[in-house]
Amino acid sequence: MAESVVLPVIDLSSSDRISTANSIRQACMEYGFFYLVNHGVEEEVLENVFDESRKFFSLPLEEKMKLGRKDDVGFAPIYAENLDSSTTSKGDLKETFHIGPLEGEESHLNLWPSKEILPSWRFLMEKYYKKVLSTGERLSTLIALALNLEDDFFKKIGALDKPYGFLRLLHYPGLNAAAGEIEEEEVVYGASAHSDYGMITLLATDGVPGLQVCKEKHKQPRTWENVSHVKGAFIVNLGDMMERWTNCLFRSTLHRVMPTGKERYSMAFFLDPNPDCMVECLKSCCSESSPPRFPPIRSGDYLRDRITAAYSYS
Ligand SMILES: O=C(O)CCC(=O)C(=O)O
Ligand SMILES: [Fe+2]
Repeated sequence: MAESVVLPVIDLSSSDRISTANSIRQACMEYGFFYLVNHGVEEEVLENVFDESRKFFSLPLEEKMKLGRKDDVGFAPIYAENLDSSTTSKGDLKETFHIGPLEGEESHLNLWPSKEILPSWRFLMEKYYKKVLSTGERLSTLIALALNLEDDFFKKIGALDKPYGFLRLLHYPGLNAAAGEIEEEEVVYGASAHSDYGMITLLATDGVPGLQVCKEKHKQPRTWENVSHVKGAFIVNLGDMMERWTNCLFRSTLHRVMPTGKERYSMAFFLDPNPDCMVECLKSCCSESSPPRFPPIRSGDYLRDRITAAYSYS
């Protein structure tokens, strides 16, 4: 049985920004994960969005496939993605729906269920998207302070000047839904082991367990710890581009979702750097004795490679 990890709690509403930034620095160095409370997204909004998400995933598969994944947005059925492309598993036991940027040239790519079927869906998703984006932007200023940078650093370097976020609704159907399809000795993951690709992820969960973290990703065998749900809190984790910026000072922690047999819903918001932003080691995070561990990359190219790998494993 996996133990539970006790993650730090960060209060986004605290007026003491320096002390909050210090707590974030500690959390990002030690865990790469923390709970975010008083984040400005009302519980009622979260509940409504979970309700709408449930409604969408309970539509017949043919209906959902009308909005099948294209240009990184829309619906992907179970087994479409394998987050751990090093495994030979037939894919993750989850279905997802992605909503991309609401503004700018990519906004028209978004796919929406018809108003006749789900009348409030688009309105509520857009409302939630805007709120969680604003929370992520506020958090990014504290993360900059936590790195001893000016609070608008990520805006200034072109990472967050034009918001580039993806809202991903997730549904883990529960084992019964897939019973009969799964061979007896097959290992099935809800979401197989991975680290996120971007900058910051803000995750809302529904209280059904399953999420686990592995703090030492380079150590074998891997030790997994359960992450508990905290009502009303976001679970925040850092992605690989943050790890690259900070030369591994801040962790992009490996995580996965194990099936418990129970149906589970979650919503991840990935705040990524703008595609044209070059992600390279921050000056304060390298020295002669600690040179950059990663070459500079263009955010859009890096994201493209990672997404392609996760959807083309089979
Ligand atoms: O559903 C969860 O709790 C985690 C999902 C996740 O890690 C992801 O979508 O990247
Ligand atoms: Fe993830």
